[in-house]
Amino acid sequence: MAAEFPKLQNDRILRAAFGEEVDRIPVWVMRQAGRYLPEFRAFRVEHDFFKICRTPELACEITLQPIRRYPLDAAIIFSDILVIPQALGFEVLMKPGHGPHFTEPLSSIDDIARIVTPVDVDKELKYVFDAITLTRHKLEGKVPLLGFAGAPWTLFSYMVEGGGSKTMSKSKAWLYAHPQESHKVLGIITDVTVDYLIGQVKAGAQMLQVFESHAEYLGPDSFKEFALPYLRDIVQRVKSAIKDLGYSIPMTVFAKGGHYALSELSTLGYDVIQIDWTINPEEARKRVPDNITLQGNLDPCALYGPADSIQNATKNMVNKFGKRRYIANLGHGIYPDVNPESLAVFIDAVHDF
Ligand SMILES: O=C(O)CCc1c2[nH]c(c1CC(=O)O)Cc1[nH]c(c(CC(=O)O)c1CCC(=O)O)Cc1[nH]c(c(CC(=O)O)c1CCC(=O)O)Cc1[nH]c(c(CC(=O)O)c1CCC(=O)O)C2
Repeated sequence: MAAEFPKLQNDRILRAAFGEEVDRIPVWVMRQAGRYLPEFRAFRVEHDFFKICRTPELACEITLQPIRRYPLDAAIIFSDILVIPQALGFEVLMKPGHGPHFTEPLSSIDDIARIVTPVDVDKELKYVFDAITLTRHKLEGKVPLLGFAGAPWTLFSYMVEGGGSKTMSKSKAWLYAHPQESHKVLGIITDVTVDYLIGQVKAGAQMLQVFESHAEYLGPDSFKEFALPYLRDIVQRVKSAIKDLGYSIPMTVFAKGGHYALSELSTLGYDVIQIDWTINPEEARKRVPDNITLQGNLDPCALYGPADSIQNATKNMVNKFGKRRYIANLGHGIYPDVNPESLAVFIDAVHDF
């Protein structure tokens, strides 16, 4: 299948992920296609968020917007982690300024019966696969295309909370009051996620990232019981399946706020670990062995500063990570009110290093 796609001209991010030499540090930015770009906001006036995700031509266009503007080293398919709960039968709305809203979240363990399982991923999430294939062609080999999915605990918490939450107390209550049922739901999400990520690779994704965005709400013990086994299952099953299909694709894990688990995360089989800005890169490097690449971790708020402040913060960060086994990124997604010019300063500062 790979031979059908245009030849890749910039493989820096793949080389860095596999620990090979790079001529300059690769850089991309979480949420690089999004609301901080005026061209994205113009699109959103016309189109509902999930309509963009479900229409391959629109998702492709949005994915390409930051690639046209900046010398980034990767594109990431425009989508959202919440497409998996949708495939599991949940209605999820995205209201501007309010974030995700589940019309009927999991309110009691009886609701588990409502989860659609098994999911025919090739049918239900075909629109993502089509968007990936189209975008891989439209990129013309300029940079690799990244695919992604939410991790089971993070998706579980959305399915129980019904949207964002300051405490995750409803979903954490499930872990303490209904551990067996929680594992059942986490297992269902894991199975769909595995098929989904394999489907993304078959469609043309050249690297994958798994977002455990709600790791910060768990502690070491609950992370070990309710997050780690599923993150392990995902990387092992996906790697094994794609190997059989003849692919070698790097995989990244991002457990936001999960520094307490960095050592355990390093044992799972991911090639890259993304870290947020609340841990010093030197400290992260001490806990993550040298055969794993680190990605991150500029404070997204650093982009609110003037150009010289962004340059200094970036230089300071890169110095701490070093050039080997490193992919530059922010420590979380770019905020919607960041000036697009500030992102250019960040990218240039990484490349100038
Ligand atoms: O750049 C690309 O092409 C892909 C961008 C992308 C979007 N969602 C995700 C990605 C991948 C990436 O980060 O690069 C992944 C994602 N969606 C949500 C989460 C969890 C979370 O934030 O808790 C993640 C994992 C990554 C992360 O931790 O950031 C869930 C989510 N999705 C949206 C919202 C509302 C919002 O206002 O952001 C949320 C919940 C946030 C919360 O509860 O705090 C909607 C959304 N998804 C994407 C966009 C585009 C953008 O960021 O501007 C939006 C906003 C929709 C809008 O226009 O209103 C794309």
